[in-house]
Amino acid sequence: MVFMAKYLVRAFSTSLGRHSPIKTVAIIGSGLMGSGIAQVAAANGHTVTVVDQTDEIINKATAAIKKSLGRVVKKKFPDDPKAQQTYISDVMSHLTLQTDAKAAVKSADLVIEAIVENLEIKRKLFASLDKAAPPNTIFVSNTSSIPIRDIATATNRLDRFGGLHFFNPVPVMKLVEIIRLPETTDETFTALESFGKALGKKTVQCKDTPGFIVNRLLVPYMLEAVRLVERGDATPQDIDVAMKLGAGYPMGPFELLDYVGLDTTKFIVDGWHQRDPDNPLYRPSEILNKLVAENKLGIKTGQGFYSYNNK
Ligand SMILES: CCCCCCCCCCCCC[C@H](O)CC(=O)SCCNC(=O)CCNC(=O)[C@H](O)C(C)(C)COP(=O)(O)OP(=O)(O)OC[C@H]1O[C@@H](n2cnc3c(N)ncnc32)[C@H](O)[C@@H]1OP(=O)(O)O
Ligand SMILES: NC(=O)c1ccc[n+]([C@@H]2O[C@H](COP(=O)([O-])OP(=O)(O)OC[C@H]3O[C@@H](n4cnc5c(N)ncnc54)[C@H](O)[C@@H]3O)[C@@H](O)[C@H]2O)c1
Repeated sequence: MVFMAKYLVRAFSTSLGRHSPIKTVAIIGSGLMGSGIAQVAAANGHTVTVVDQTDEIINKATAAIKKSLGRVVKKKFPDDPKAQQTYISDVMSHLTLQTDAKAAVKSADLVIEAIVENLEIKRKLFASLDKAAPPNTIFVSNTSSIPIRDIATATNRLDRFGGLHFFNPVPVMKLVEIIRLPETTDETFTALESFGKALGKKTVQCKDTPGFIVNRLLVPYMLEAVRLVERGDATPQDIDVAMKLGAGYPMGPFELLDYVGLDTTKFIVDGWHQRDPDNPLYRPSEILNKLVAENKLGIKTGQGFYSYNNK
């Protein structure tokens, strides 16, 4: 009986995914998140165009996607280099990377924004995409920390606007949060839900509340970790060991900050401080500001709280 129920749930979710109305996807931003989302969307049969600012950035993103696919195929087709190569070529054939955002959105069912965590830059982008995309195209932001409404009001399509919050690394992390505005229609929400499922993710729904679900709980934890170091109570190394071995986290908070990117982290904290200036938890961090000023942004630049130059 339990087996039958599980079978039916699985069959239903798979069929939801297969009937996703979203086939063609434009992703703006090809960094950590944009490239990961693009990879997973292409691997699940979507036609994907990824946009970034320069050819140099696009080339880096292409290399990152191929590297990540290399890890996927080793698991999927162990000891079969031909099948590995065929899979990578097939996924790459669903992907185009380029620099023209307006052209990319012209035939897109869904536009996913994954650019720098800055409200004004996101609003400017969406205002221009709103004019270029067909009226039925759904827009979402992958923002970690900015209210979706603040971004969405740059457009005239609040009914076809939402948040799709993916987690890093996208090919591995199983969750997508779907953020719904009061204006987001049921049709838009259902399309986003079936898109998430088509990508093999578990979806959860949340209102447009600060941090949504995961970051509402994760950000204060990470902030407290930084405050422990600032007070001289413990080192980043010991805190990381403690949280991995004592709390079972796959990464300690400082390893995770380096993984997320300290530039993105600073944008998140500064934004929350601006929105809630009296909350002492969000006050600027000297340690973080110094690392960012020195371009020590974590794994992406080879140095953050830890050094990655020999890895
Ligand atoms: C005052 C200032 C204070 C600042 C505080 C403010 C804080 C703000 C920070 C909030 C940031 C929010 C960001 C965002 O909005 C939300 C997020 O995304 S939060 C991040 C969520 N992610 C995590 O928590 C990741 C935790 N880590 C892990 O799960 C694992 O460590 C790992 C990353 C999966 C790596 O696992 P390991 O075992 O260590 O390493 P392996 O290399 O062996 O990998 C395991 C397994 O995964 C496969 N894999 C890993 N990476 C990729 C990839 N990019 N592509 C494809 N596959 C990948 C790898 O092949 C392994 O597979 P296996 O061999 O096991 O089958
Ligand atoms: N890093 C994470 O762990 C993580 C997790 C979930 C969500 N997010 C969110 O996803 C978004 C992207 O984060 P990221 O870590 O991928 O950042 P990133 O810095 O790795 O990549 C951002 C990319 O956007 C590009 N870009 C900036 N402005 C652009 C524009 N106007 N047009 C086209 N491309 C532009 C940049 O060139 C860069 O390649 C942010 O909103 C962030 O908060 C990040």
